[in-house]
Amino acid sequence: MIKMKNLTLGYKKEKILNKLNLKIKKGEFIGIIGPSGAGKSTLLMSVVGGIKVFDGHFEVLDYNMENIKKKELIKLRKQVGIIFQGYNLVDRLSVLDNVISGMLKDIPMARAIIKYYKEKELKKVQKLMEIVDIQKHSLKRCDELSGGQRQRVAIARALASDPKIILADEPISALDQKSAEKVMKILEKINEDLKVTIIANLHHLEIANQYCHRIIGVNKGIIIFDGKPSELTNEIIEKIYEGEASEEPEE
Ligand SMILES: Nc1ncnc2c1ncn2[C@@H]1O[C@H](COP(=O)(O)OP(=O)(O)OP(=O)(O)O)[C@@H](O)[C@H]1O
Repeated sequence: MIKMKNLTLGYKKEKILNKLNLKIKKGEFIGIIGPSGAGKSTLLMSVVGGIKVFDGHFEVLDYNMENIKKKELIKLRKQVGIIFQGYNLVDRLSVLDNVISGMLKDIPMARAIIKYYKEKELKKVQKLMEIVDIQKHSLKRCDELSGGQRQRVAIARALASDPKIILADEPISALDQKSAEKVMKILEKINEDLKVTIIANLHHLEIANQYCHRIIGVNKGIIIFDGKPSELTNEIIEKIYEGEASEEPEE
């Protein structure tokens, strides 16, 4: 579902990621690790376009990303859910309204404004809230929730559009360990039960090893490692984090 062949990516005139060769299949759970500035976010966000392709071949869900047209990009983006470190929810709206907003492409805007939702839509939102275990708080405003609860709402909202891929950009960086584990377990369950491909940028090496089936290690715009967590040796880990200023990779 994602193919990169000798792909060079970046911004305007600056090349950030060089000669990437990756194939990502349906149902994978991938963790991208590496030091700050390595290019992890650039790699992740390239999946929804907006990152310049300098050279090479790049395909996402059968769309050729090299010269993708705006109309096709809109279609592609509807099939990809994104979760951010900062949640990106509408704080003054309820959990239910935030989750249902993820379905808005299917709901005419006027109905969304007056909050007139169909039975079928409400049933789906209910199910999504159960998947992320937030149903108890469905009518609470999002600014009344903890960080972990907000991230779970963000996951339910991302799922509302039935995505084929979920991109998670440091989904647990702002959370305490217990909340982080709950979020990772939910992502694991979504990956297993719904067969959604998940690609996550993770700062915590231990968490990446525990939950992801495949690890991609990036340093200075180059893929240093691509394999199973069990194949990561101390030597490889040192190489991935080489140059990171006196920071422990786990923290
Ligand atoms: N919008 C942008 N325009 C130009 N350069 C950018 C832009 N976003 C990121 N960069 C540059 O691209 C490089 C890689 O950044 P990126 O955010 O992909 O790294 P990262 O590994 O995700 O880092 P972090 O872990 O700190 O988030 C950095 O040198 C950064 O300054």
